[in-house]
Amino acid sequence: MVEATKMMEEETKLHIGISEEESMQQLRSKATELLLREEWKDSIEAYSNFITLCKKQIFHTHLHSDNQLQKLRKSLCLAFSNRAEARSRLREFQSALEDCDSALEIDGTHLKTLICKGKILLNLNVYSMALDCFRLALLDPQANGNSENLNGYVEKCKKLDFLSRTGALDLSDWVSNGFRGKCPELAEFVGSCVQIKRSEISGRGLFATKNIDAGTLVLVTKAIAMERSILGGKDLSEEAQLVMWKNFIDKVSDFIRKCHRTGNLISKLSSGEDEEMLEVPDIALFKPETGENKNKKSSDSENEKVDMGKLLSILDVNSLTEDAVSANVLGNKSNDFYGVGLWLLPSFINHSCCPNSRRLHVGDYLILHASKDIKAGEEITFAYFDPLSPLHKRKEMSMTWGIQCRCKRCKFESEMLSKQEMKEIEIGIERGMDVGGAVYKLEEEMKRWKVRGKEKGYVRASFWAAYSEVYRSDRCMKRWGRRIPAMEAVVYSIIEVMGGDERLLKIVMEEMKKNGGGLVEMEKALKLARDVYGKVVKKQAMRALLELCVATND
Ligand SMILES: C[S@@+](CC[C@H](N)C(=O)[O-])C[C@H]1O[C@@H](n2cnc3c(N)ncnc32)[C@H](O)[C@@H]1O
Repeated sequence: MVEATKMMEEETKLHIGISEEESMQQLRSKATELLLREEWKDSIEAYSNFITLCKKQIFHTHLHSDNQLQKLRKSLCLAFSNRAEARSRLREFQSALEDCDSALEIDGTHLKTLICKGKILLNLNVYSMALDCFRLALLDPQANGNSENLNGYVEKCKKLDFLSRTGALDLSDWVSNGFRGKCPELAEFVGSCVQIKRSEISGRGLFATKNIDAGTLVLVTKAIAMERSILGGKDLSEEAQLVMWKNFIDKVSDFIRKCHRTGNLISKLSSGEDEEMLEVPDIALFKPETGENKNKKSSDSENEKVDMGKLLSILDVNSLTEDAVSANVLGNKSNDFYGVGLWLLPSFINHSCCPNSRRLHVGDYLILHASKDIKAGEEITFAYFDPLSPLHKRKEMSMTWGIQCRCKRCKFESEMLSKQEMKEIEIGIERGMDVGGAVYKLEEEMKRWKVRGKEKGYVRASFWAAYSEVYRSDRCMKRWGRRIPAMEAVVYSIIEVMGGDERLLKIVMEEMKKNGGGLVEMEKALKLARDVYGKVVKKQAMRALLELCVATND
């Protein structure tokens, strides 16, 4: 029997030609050598050639004995697995995943491939499927030597899967430790409380499907690409900005080239034109558990190509900087980093001068929480530019975003500030008039014009710079303190309309320190801090953040 097989193999060699078999062997050795040398691109090419030859040989099955066929299939499986490894090192996750699936079609329990696929799925945030891969790999007797590592992956996947399903994120330990050590492991999460809908503000927007309490986590998502630069002085030089922007565009383009699915999602983002005509995508497309989407084979037909011109407009409209008024960067503040990035789902959030959400940035992750109570059906917004600034400044800033904000506050203030008395106050402040007097006059005018409730909050937010100057100046307070409302009343009327803000929290804390505030004041400050930083930081750790907030300069 053995003799017969040998004879068949010899005969086959004659048929397929010795050179083909030799060249296959050479190719395989070359590809393996390149892989070991970590020359990923060349090794991918060598494995691709090997795979083509190997498939061709398998196709001529009638020429082979069962034994030979099995050997060929084994080689093919290993070649797919190794090409997947090389591709994943180049972060070409989609094609690497396809290679893993081809290898697993041949051998469903191939250890190396299962580990490689698990790691890729982890990178794509498909935690439960990654967990399946690592668990299956652990069953392999050969995994013994590697079991510690594999168990580590299993635990990591379990933790991230739990986080992405529940959003039970807690940054407290890291915050309490002064952000020392590794930043906590974060997972993609999209709360069941949101959906994308057509917006009255413009195009599409993110909406609450149920009531959301202030501080509640809404979503956690990793940047498609991020670029950071270290600030030299206070601002980034023009040249540094250009370099940063170029690198950022290169990173996004590279990502699109490597991942068709992401390319498709990016092509759904607004380029700032004809927003009313844009389709409203299903939020499921952005959820980590929608694994089928991430694991789907890509084909050119389903890949809507994003041309460079359109991509530049998309990035112009949707890129966010970490260091914005609506955001707090946790962890790397001391390094003076300035970061720009593209986050998919947050790109559907419109601007409001009375925003109801804020973001935290931890590494490449954006964490969004409600900065005040949001009612079911309400649109979720954050501020693209400073809502604690006067109408004319907001108008200027909105121009740079290509926006003409028509929110309730802007409409009201346009009417209110067109009154002669209001104009005089504005001009007076600009020309260095006594701010205490200006605030007094403003409050009196509001009484006269019967400005009440939220509208009072709008006006006070616009003149916040003047109010804060008065409250911080002992001299001013001595003169005007009795004639203007107490700081707390003003702060809370502003918070009512535009949610938590770090600067409002800071002045409350400063006042508390000055007056040696008690438990009640501390509870109030903690509640306000929850609106600013979200419930991902628990009470004890929040106290550390409050200290930090008071210590930082405006
Ligand atoms: C990041 S996108 C927000 C989502 C966008 N509405 C969409 O449909 O994809 C930013 C763009 O939305 C529009 N937009 C956002 N906030 C706005 C506002 N308050 N007023 C008018 N347009 C706004 C502007 O066209 C802006 O360039």
